[in-house]
Amino acid sequence: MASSFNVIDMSRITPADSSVSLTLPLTFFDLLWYKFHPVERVIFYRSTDATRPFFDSSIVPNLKSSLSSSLSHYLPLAGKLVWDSLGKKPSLVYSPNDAVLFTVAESSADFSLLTGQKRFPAAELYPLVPELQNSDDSASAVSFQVTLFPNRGFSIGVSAHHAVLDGKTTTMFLKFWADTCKRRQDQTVNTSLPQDLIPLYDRTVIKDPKDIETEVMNLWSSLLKAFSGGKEPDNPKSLKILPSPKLSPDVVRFTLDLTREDIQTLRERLKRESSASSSPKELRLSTFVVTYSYALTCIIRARGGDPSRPVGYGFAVDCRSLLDPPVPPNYFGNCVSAMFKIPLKAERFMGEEGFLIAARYVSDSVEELDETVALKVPEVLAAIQTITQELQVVSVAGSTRFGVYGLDFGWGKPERVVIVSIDQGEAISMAEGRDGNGGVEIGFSLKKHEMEALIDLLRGGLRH
Ligand SMILES: CC(C)(COP(=O)(O)OP(=O)(O)OC[C@H]1O[C@@H](n2cnc3c(N)ncnc32)[C@H](O)[C@@H]1OP(=O)(O)O)[C@@H](O)C(=O)NCCC(=O)NCCSC(=O)CC(=O)O
Repeated sequence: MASSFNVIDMSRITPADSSVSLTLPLTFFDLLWYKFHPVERVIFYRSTDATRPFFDSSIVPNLKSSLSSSLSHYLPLAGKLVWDSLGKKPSLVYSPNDAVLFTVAESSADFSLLTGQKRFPAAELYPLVPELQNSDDSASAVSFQVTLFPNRGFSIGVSAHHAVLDGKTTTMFLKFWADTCKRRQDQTVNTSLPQDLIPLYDRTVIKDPKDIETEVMNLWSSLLKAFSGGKEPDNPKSLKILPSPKLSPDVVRFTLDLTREDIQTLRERLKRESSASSSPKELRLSTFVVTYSYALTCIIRARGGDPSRPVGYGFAVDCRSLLDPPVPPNYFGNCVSAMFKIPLKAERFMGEEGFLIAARYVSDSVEELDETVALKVPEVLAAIQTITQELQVVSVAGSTRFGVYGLDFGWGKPERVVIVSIDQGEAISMAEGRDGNGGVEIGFSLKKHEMEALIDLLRGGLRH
């Protein structure tokens, strides 16, 4: 039976202390993303105390008041992207009394299904994600939604504009908000603020001596011209997000929970296969390399098809520690680029050695990382333009480093954290395992028949 969903309330939450204005010019790292679909996360909390009266009297008021307080330290999140008529790029502007949209809702969807280990229709997640306002003139930075699953728990939906925040900044804010909310409930509100979660707005830490920013903006204008059939778009300074592909109703979600032992099993297999191969080579077998290579191989095999068909991979790289001087970890904004390999032939991954070949590619890509990866931002945007329907490129959203299962707002740790927006392409999502002992969660969003083949391959490979 289809689940019911209803919006209880929508309100604007202003920063508790909102007396100053703030303008942040976008850097080339931000401009890479300014027309792309927002990043959408849903964080699920199991709570049998979550009755409607408790939700209305405790959960919602605490989330709202702690959000208002937290926004005082993250003012730009209450602001908007605007593009001044004389400006050559958009800026993030916060003015007093700007606010974020906060939606309160209730759902009869099966909480255990959405947080469990079985596949379910991706459409079940969409009502849990708040809209992120965007128009020709402006675009909001973030929006939030809390949804009650009566007597089962609740979820916090977050939509984040990727030109404003990357994953590290998004999770830094969520940790700040959760810490504020929890301290209010523990009555420890007067303890000092967590210094590592105080954002740094100093944009001069992002150096651009080669004027990459202009290259990125020129690429965007040629891309937008191509989108509007080769002629100048009606409004070249529109901040409207690019239209999303229509999602077919048979897309399903599945989350693979890899334990630390599973990852070690895969790592040992790669070591065995590498030393037995004709060209044994030392591989970088980090958790990311092992898990991403495994997912990549299984997804390509699950689609099958013509072995000579083009495939590829791409993953985001946090450049903060790669730049010289390094960008502080509490920098507010984007500081990610990407490594990618496009096109490759599917057959490379479909044979017996497919997993080893994938691990070699990804290991080499990570080994190549240095500060020049930041200079490749225009190449990343150019590569994204070449991705066509028939090219299967597996990208990654999220990271095993963000500590999302530490987001305790005072009602315990999350039951599940889902990145909904991976369904906008061939992306997978990654997060550290919920139990915190070295496991990894990988989220998938695929058509039903492909998902069935994928799940068999993922589980089969662990019994190898
Ligand atoms: C390029 C990489 C994926 C490569 O990762 P690797 O793990 O292979 O290599 P590495 O040198 O980073 O790490 C080697 C070992 O050190 C550990 N390590 C290194 N730095 C770490 C850190 N800051 N926190 C925790 N662990 C760290 C790794 O876990 C690993 O150990 P072990 O192997 O034991 O684990 C990574 O460097 C990286 O940049 N990750 C973050 C990517 C990112 O920001 N994605 C989000 C994009 S924005 C987005 O997607 C939107 C959103 O999320 O909202």
